[in-house]
Parts: sequence; structure tokens; C-alpha cells
Amino acid sequence: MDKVLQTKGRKVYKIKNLNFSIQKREILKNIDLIIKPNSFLSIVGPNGCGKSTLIKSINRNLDIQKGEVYLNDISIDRYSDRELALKRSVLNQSFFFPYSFKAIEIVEMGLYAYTLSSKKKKEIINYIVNKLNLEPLKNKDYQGLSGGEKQKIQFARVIVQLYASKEKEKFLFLDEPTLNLDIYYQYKILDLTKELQKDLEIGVCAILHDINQAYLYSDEIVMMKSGEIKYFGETKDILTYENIFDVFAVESEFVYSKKLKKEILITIS
Ligand SMILES: Nc1ncnc2c1ncn2[C@@H]1O[C@H](COP(=O)(O)OP(=O)(O)OP(=O)(O)O)[C@@H](O)[C@H]1O
Repeated sequence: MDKVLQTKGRKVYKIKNLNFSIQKREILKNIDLIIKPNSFLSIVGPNGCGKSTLIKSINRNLDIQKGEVYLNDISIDRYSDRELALKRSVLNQSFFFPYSFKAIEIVEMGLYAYTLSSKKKKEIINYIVNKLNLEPLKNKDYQGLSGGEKQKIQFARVIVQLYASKEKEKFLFLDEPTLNLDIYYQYKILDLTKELQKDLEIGVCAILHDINQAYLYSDEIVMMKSGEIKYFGETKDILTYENIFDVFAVESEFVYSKKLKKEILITIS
């Protein structure tokens, strides 16, 4: 059996030979992937290569046409919506709410699967309001928020969903979590994601376009191209000049910053 799929008995998300087509066009081809607890996995790849379709397919936002997706060795089709909501939380790319809600009410929607005392609910909401400085936004009408402000609120919603769960193995799927955010908040939400990954042993699977952020935060990288996984493995093995050029056709270099005391990855056309 392929090494990548040897998971029996481990609590993982397992994707086996997943294929997806739209009008006879293959969008995903033979995807095999393992998403582990307490690991930060980033999916990178050019526009239109199938990243969002992959995240939607493995989270029941799209029907699985061919292939299998298991969570803890049980097909995800066999979980009820509530059971799945306790085990994994998903930030999709677009959100449309046709009704008028306060921003904080959108965050509270992350707790819909739980029966919590009002004290506990308040404690969880306060946690995220403080972590993301949401106080000035919380009583505003969600529809009137800027793109970046909406992104913060949606991120807060998926985090409280996960934070409230008492499940042991939990997974967080983020489709471009830094979208529309200023640089300060891009790092703030990536730092919080990393903190939760370590503290709660969450398996993170994030689509990122910033290859340096993927380098700084990820334990593992999936590089996709034309609907396929081209490279998958530990960050240091996958983010090489050769692979980056192969997938994105850009030059790159690792540079050590004395001031930041860190190696960073820069890219240029
Ligand atoms: N509903 C749809 N109808 C037709 N084509 C679709 C549909 N959804 C996705 N596609 C196509 O599937 C391909 C993969 O789309 P997907 O959104 O998964 O790409 P992506 O890698 O997430 O791209 P990006 O980085 O631009 O967000 C694209 O070519 C897209 O046009």
C-alpha cells in the first residue's frame, strides 16, 4: 500500500483517489492526501489549479464524484452535520448572508452545534473578541463591514466553532484566511492558528498564496498544479527553488535576515 495512505488506527483525515470533474473537465485528478492532527499543512498552487475545489470536496460542500474521504477511518458521508461540526471547522472563500445581522451574531453562529450555558458562551465569544480586537466591530451591521473586517468576523466564527468542541482530534480548514487582511492581521490570524494547532493539537489545512507565509508557518506543504498534487511532504523538502519554479514559474531564494533572526523566502519573476 502507498505509504501516504497507511493510517489505520490513527485519527486523521484521509483522502483516497479523489477525482472531480465539471462538464467533462477534470478539476481534481487522483488526489491522495493525509491531514494529521497537530500539524499545519498548507496547500499552494497557481490560480485555478483546484485548491478550493479540494477543500470543498473533502468537507461535503461538493458531492464526492469519485474517490473516498475518511475521518478517523469512517467515511465522512456517515457523519451527521452536527457530528462533523464538532470535529472540523471550515472557512470558505465567499460568504453571503442575505439578512441583516450584527457582526457578533455571525461569530455566535459558530456555536450553533453546541448547547452551552450563557456564561460559557460569553467566555468563548470574549476569548475571540479579545484575541482579534473585535470590540469596535462587534455591534456593527455585518453587511456594512469592509472586506477585511468581514474576513476577521468569519475567521472568528470558525475558530469559536473549534474552540468550543471537546473532541480530541479536531481539524481546521482555511481557504485563503489572509484574504483582504492588512499585514498586521495576516500575521495575527496565522499566529493564532499556529497557537491553536499546538495548544489543542488541531490539524490545520490552509490554502495560502503567500509562499513565504507558507514557509514560515507550515509543517507540511502540498503543491498543486492542474488539478494534481505535484509535491507533498515536509516544508523543507517541498519548498525548494526547483519545485517553486516548476509550479509557479518564478525564481526564489532563501535569505537569512540578521534583524529578524530568521530565514525568509523571497520570490521574483
Ligand atoms: N461551478 C463551477 N463551474 C465551472 N467551473 C468551475 C466551477 N467551480 C470551479 N470551477 C473551475 O475549476 C477550476 C479550479 O477552481 P478552484 O476554485 O478550485 O481553483 P483554486 O486553485 O482554488 O484557484 P484560486 O487560487 O484562483 O482561488 C477553475 O478552473 C475553475 O474555473
